[in-house]
Amino acid sequence: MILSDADILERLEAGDLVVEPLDDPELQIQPASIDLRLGREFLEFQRTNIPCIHPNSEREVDEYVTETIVEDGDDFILHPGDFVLGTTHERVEIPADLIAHVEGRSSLGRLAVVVHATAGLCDPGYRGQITLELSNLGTAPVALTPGMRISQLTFTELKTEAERPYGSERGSKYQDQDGPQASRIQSDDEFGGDQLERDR
Ligand SMILES: Nc1ccn([C@H]2C[C@H](O)[C@@H](COP(=O)(O)OP(=O)(O)OP(=O)(O)O)O2)c(=O)n1
Repeated sequence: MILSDADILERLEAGDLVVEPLDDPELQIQPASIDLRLGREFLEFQRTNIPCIHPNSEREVDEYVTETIVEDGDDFILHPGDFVLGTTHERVEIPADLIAHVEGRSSLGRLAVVVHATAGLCDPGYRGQITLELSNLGTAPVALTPGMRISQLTFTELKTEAERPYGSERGSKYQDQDGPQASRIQSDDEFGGDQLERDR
């Protein structure tokens, strides 16, 4: 079951679903979703000195990225073909009986700007800001203004609560992320992540 505006409000008021700050509920709560705003931090890949991003490497992916913080009144220009990580302004807390879907907004889609390449799910139990995988699939640069509504979240009720929700108990690596976070794929078990963490 997908939550309607009334269901979303009810869950926000009950306090187990959190989206904060929700600066303008009237504007942001849509018929069956919540619009999320763009934060001011962006991570861009440095193309010049990357031999290859290898999940098995001891070099963290975030060594290959540079951060840009957009000042008040400025924009981030997303050029055709660019891929950068952005963040939602809001942080969310998803209860154990809901899953949230990160979706684009039609108005941005019509400008060829997409908000995720492949990762569109926020797990039950997830807490933190949401990292956006921003790309411009069009042919003209597009200005992105921090604070603009960039994305929308929909919520689906699970048949039963997740038994092992996202979080530290299962070693979830993006729990409580603050700002855009580069991939932490090196800490996946299949790439010897725990060993790498111990060796550091
Ligand atoms: N566009 C997105 C999608 C998801 N997330 C957050 C919420 C998810 O609950 C969390 C983990 O997402 P996945 O389970 O898809 O990612 P991994 O499987 O790589 O992470 P983990 O091993 O921690 O489960 O990342 C995010 O910040 N931005």
